[in-house]
Amino acid sequence: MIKQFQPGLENVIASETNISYLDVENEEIVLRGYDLIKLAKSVTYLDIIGLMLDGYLPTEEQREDLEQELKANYGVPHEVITILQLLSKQTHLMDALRTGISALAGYDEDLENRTRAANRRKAIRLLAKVPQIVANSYRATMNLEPIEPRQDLSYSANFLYMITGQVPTAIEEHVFDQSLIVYSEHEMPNSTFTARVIASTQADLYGALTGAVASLKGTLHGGANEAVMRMLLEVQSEDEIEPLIVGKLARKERIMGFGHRVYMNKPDPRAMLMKEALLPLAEAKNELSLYRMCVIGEEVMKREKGLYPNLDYYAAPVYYLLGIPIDLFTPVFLAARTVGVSAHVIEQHENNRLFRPRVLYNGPRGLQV
Ligand SMILES: CC(=O)SCCNC(=O)CCNC(=O)[C@H](O)C(C)(C)COP(=O)(O)OP(=O)(O)OC[C@H]1O[C@@H](n2cnc3c(N)ncnc32)[C@H](O)[C@@H]1OP(=O)(O)O
Ligand SMILES: O=C([O-])CC(=O)C(=O)O
Repeated sequence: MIKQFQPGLENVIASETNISYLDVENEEIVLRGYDLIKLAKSVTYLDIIGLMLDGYLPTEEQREDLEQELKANYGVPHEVITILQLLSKQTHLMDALRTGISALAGYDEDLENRTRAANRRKAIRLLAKVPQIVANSYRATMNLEPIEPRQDLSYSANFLYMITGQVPTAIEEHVFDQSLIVYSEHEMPNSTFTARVIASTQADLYGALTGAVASLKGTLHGGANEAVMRMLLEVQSEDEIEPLIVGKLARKERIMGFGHRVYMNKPDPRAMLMKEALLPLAEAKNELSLYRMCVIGEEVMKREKGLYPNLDYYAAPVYYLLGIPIDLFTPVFLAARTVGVSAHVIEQHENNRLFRPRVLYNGPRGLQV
């Protein structure tokens, strides 16, 4: 038995995979052989769905078929929408999403079939329906009528439309699509690990994804993007961001959107791409001071702690300028990650070994009743 204990399983190899790998040394996120950042600059999220689920980038014809397949699966059972409406108005939207995905399981005819083909069909259904659950969970808390997906818009444009109620401009659609790509997959974060652990019992994709939602809610993981935006909104002007961060650090508070278990003291390439995307968006929206504030925050954290921003730091202002309500930032992250989690569950089911580690027991022995 391996007796070494590694807190937080830091640097422990938990799985073999063909899906993705963080090559920190070369600052590359490898996605089925491609560089994620190059993909984000040249393909769309639809292509990433094909790459993740089928293992290769689709041809134009295959992409069209994939789009049709997704659109044919649009629409959430009205009972599931009703469940969202019946939840307490105080429900955290990640909890609403978790509930909605869990409820969807009962409508999937392939639920107990774990073949690759059946798992792929489930993944497509989830990718078609999760954005509608995300948008309608928010609308339910706001007492707004449920919104239906639009077949005439692209996958990403429709997702953003359902959230904001407005058809996005070309630049908004492009930036949102890029954000979905950079959020789509990231090797073995806590949420993906959670999903693989669940799937390793032969549990289904819905259960595994529901577990991933619960994991992603935490502020040390996906919940950070919402926390970043709330922090940025604490200040009124560019001069206030430095004292805010320095004050928080003096009180030993963590600054959300900085640091990363794997990147450690290297930049997260995805954050840099979102920073690039933020500038033209901020210009178009006349919000350059938000961009400058973020850059100052980045410089202060580098100087004070030697820490770099992670994806959540720059995704947050991007989502804010796209008109996405802050409470939906983490649900959108999960919607984008649905494809990565699905690929991992498919892989786990295809080459399964039950996760069942051991412990280093530090408790008492020999107590008498
Ligand atoms: C897309 C994503 O999910 S990315 C992650 C999003 N989460 C966040 O942005 C939350 C803020 N960041 C963090 O809390 C951490 O950097 C984590 C959880 C992401 C990674 O943490 P770990 O690998 O466990 O690093 P650990 O917590 O051991 O931190 C190492 C040191 O850096 C410091 N540190 C790390 N991140 C931060 C931060 N954001 N703010 C201030 N200090 C930090 C810690 O205090 C610690 O310092 P010390 O050694 O002086 O005590
Ligand atoms: O990799 C991680 O631990 C967290 C992260 O950045 C992600 O899930 O995108």
